[in-house]
Amino acid sequence: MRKIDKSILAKVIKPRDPISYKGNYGRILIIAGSIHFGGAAILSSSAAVYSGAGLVTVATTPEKFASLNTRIPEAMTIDYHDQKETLNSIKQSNVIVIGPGLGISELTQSLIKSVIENTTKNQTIIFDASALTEVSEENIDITSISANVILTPHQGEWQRLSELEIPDQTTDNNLEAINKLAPSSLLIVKKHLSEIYYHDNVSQIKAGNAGMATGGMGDTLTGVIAAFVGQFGFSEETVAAALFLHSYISDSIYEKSFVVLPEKLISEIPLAMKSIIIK
Ligand SMILES: NC(=O)C1=CN([C@@H]2O[C@H](COP(=O)(O)OP(=O)(O)OC[C@H]3O[C@@H](n4cnc5c(N)ncnc54)[C@H](OP(=O)(O)O)[C@@H]3O)[C@@H](O)[C@H]2O)[C@@H](O)CC1
Ligand SMILES: Nc1ncnc2c1ncn2[C@@H]1O[C@H](COP(=O)(O)OP(=O)(O)O)[C@@H](O)[C@H]1O
Ligand SMILES: [Mg+2]
Repeated sequence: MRKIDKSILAKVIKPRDPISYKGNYGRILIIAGSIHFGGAAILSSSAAVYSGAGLVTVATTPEKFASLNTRIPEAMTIDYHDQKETLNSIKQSNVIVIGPGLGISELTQSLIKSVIENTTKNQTIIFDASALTEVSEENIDITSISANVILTPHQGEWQRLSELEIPDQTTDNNLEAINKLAPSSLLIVKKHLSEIYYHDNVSQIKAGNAGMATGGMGDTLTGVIAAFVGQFGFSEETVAAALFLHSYISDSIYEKSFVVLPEKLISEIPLAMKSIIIK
């Protein structure tokens, strides 16, 4: 199993071209949040903005517009009940995150299907949280999606998708399961020392800590990954760098803090990214 260490960051995070504009750094759509899970949309979109995404739009329920605009004014909001507007945003985005805080509902299922049917090979979809749960519970076919696909289950979500009990989630079993479920996708199994499975490659990050075991930490990761793909393009290296940075910053917080709050992690992303290119 290949180990991912800090060197991945300098490979991916590059200085910006002075002659550039926000369109160069990715149009991200985050389909997230619901009446009981507003924070997931805030954390995912905040992480995307703070990780350098050019433009971030959140498709969510209108009850959450005010809190979103207050917490992350850089992000725009659309109503995911409005099919036309949501479809338009899906087609215009480079990266689409679907799932954090969405909840289990017919709406979630229809949003998943709309994203699958209306994306092309030049786009990337990140399935997380409720979207992963719906994929497993509704047997939604994700084997041949035109877009790049990234799945980010924790071990419980992966158990639902792979039908592998957590103790049986060995690298061989995980590889077999992902090659059956979605062969060309990139799988992250989130755990202590999270693993990446992509085209038969298996790698593991050498960072992360138990202070990260708090609600919202995975929602946050989706935003970091989305922003990295939006800026640096879809590749195993780009995703590995996002995954590593998320834990790397958490480790530095954990040196002095009993828990790693997602908002604290997010606030430290811009300086951490800058420190990689000024070394
Ligand atoms: N502020 C917000 O808006 C937040 C919104 N959130 C949103 O909540 C939605 C549900 O996401 P979720 O992960 O909380 O619940 P779910 O998918 O039902 O899985 C839990 C089940 O799996 C099991 N389990 C086994 N291993 C596990 C593991 N390693 N990690 C976790 N669970 C593990 C676990 O076992 P148990 O704990 O019961 O022993 C339990 O039975 C989703 O949309 C998410 O975005 C959250 O992000 C929080 C902050
Ligand atoms: N003990 C741990 N050691 C390292 N990383 C952890 C630990 N516990 C949780 N994490 C990380 O925290 C995140 C939790 O993701 P997830 O359960 O989806 O959170 P949420 O859905 O509440 O946002 C994952 O990235 C996981 O790797
Ligand atoms: Mg999660």
